[in-house]
Amino acid sequence: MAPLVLRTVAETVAWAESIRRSGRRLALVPTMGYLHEGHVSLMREGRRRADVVAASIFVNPTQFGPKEDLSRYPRDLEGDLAKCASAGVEAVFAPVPAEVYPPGYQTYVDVEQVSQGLCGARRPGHFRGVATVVTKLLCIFKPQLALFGEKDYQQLQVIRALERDLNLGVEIIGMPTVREPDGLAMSSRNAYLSPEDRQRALALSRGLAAAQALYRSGTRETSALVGAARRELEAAGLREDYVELVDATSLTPLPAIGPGQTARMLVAAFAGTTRLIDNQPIGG
Ligand SMILES: Nc1ncnc2c1ncn2[C@@H]1O[C@H](COP(=O)(O)OP(=O)(O)OP(=O)(O)O)[C@@H](O)[C@H]1O
Ligand SMILES: CC(C)(CO)[C@@H](O)C(=O)[O-]
Ligand code: BAL
Repeated sequence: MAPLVLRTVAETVAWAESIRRSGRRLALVPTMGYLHEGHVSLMREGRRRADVVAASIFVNPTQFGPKEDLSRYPRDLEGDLAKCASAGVEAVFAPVPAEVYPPGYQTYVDVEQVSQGLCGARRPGHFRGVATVVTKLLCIFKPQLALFGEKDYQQLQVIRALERDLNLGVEIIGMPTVREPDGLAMSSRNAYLSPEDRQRALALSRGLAAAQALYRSGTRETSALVGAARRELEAAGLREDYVELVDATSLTPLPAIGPGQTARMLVAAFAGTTRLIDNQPIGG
């Protein structure tokens, strides 16, 4: 069935309240639209864990820097609604920016520690925008659970922190990255890639796999593990934004992987003008 399309905060609050009053568990999947199988996996898991799934489709202006791709971010509301319908989403909140940030808007959420470094350092203000809009969405829907992808790994840690620090009482579920058959992490921004850059972009997942293979062969030093990933980016002609090995929860940089340490490698690189990110655990 086609999802109910909610355009205003007031009707969304009322809809969510009616779900709560009926005693049903609500799951929320926040997105920026141009949906792909990664988004759909979150929606299906939401259906499995709750009685009702809602999604939001909102290209959030406050998380884009002045030189970033806000105006050309891909959009396809009609196609997105069809995908939501087939994933069993009951309602979609698709507001215009002035509905979320009306005149006089002045409140922002800053998650101070895990927002630093990595994408936070390269995209100043990005996580402030993400944290603000996610907090608002959780306040509007008051869902029992909300699902996010590990593809945006730092974002997931930011959201876990804001939920905990602000006592929002929402279960935050992190879901594995859905990949194309050749390993490229699905992303709405893959739509920007020329066929040549699409091919080059495979170096992100290949680099992470090379680092993991080196770990398996006994290497524990960050410089060598990061070097293995970097070599793949360079060989493919991608411009590195960062390659870092960090503690999987605090996101602090690690000089080496110690015994029992959960480490994660995060990478960001430009294929042409398109900035892509990927990450995976290193260890085990
Ligand atoms: N490949 C993926 N696998 C699993 N979840 C994903 C994947 N890609 C995105 N998500 C998750 O979907 C949610 C909405 O993300 P968003 O709409 O920004 O999509 P995106 O494909 O990440 O777009 P972008 O190109 O902006 O990175 C986020 O929680 C994000 O982590
Ligand atoms: C979580 C989110 C929907 C907030 O705008 C966005 O950052 C995204 O799509 O990952
Ligand atoms: N998927 C994360 C949203 C962004 O890059 O702005």
